Amino acid sequence: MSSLEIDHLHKSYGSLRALRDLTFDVKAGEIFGFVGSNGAGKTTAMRIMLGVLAADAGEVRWNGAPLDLRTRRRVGYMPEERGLYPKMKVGEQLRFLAGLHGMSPADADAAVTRWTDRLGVGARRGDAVEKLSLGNQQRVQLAAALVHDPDILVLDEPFSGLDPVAVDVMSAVLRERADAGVPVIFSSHQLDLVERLCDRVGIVRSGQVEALGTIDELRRTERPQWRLDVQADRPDVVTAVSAVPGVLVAPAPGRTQAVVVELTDSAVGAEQAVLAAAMRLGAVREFSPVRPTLADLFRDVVSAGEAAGEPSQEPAPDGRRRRDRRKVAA
Ligand SMILES: Nc1ncnc2c1ncn2[C@@H]1O[C@H](COP(=O)(O)OP(=O)(O)OP(=O)(O)O)[C@@H](O)[C@H]1O
Repeated sequence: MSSLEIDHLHKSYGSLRALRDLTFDVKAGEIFGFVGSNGAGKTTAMRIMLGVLAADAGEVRWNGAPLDLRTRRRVGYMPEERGLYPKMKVGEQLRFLAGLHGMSPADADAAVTRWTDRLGVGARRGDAVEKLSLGNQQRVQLAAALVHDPDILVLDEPFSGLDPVAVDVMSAVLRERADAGVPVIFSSHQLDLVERLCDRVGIVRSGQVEALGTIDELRRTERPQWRLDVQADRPDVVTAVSAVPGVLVAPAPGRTQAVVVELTDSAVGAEQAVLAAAMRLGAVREFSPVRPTLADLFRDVVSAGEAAGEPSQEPAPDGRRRRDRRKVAA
């Protein structure tokens, strides 16, 4: 199957190592979420994918061949710093960009009309870009990435600053392009959105991919946790459940009587024993698996870096208990 391969990229800015052996791939037809703390190296990697920045070592390949000038013209790129000419009219600008990608004037015209309409800025084709709100400028920026019907989409923070309707339109467009066989990679700090939209996710920390896979695969790298709520005093519950070998018990977050029970490697499958111990104390109101969100998984990757002595690149976690990772898919 064809894919965009990011193969062992290294990049330094002076003494700062921005990318260290960054490796992953984005398959044709999938939406890949590229997430990481501020300064983790996402923009650097995306610029290298497009060829506006050279790697010190490593390679980006499409369908097995290094990306050359011809293939790069087939990439739709949305840069983080945005790249529109403020004084130029929206339609004129998009037609110009389509021309740079080799489209005929008639094809460019049709594509500009189609994409500006689709992205809700059709009525603004005759306006200078600077007259548009930031969110609408961003819609135009996405139109610029799509207008030449690219074979690959590389989008740096495409959702930042968009209203919920624009987020829905943008999400639908990305899914549609992926369904048409395009590999789509985008960076974002909106982890709920990434979780909802992406087929696979790569979490990058300090220039390296620390976790890679579907959200479900990433969840399986965590120790199982169960939320337990019993009509009994919490100390009783903690004592009773802690007696099950290999089980760790902690208060559940928030103002609640519940506890979170974590099953260590030696307690795999011990949830029935935990439940039985709890039921001896009284009626169990709730016993349910805790499914970590992408935000939880992300926090774990960041805090694992802090524990390893790497500087924090992100605000401190919000006081939630750290979940121990058993292994990391990379
Ligand atoms: N042109 C540059 N010169 C020097 N250092 C740079 C340059 N561009 C980026 N860096 C540094 O390289 C590291 C990676 O930056 P990059 O912009 O790739 O991170 P990012 O993951 O995209 O961050 P953000 O989420 O904040 O956009 C950072 O420490 C940044 O300060």
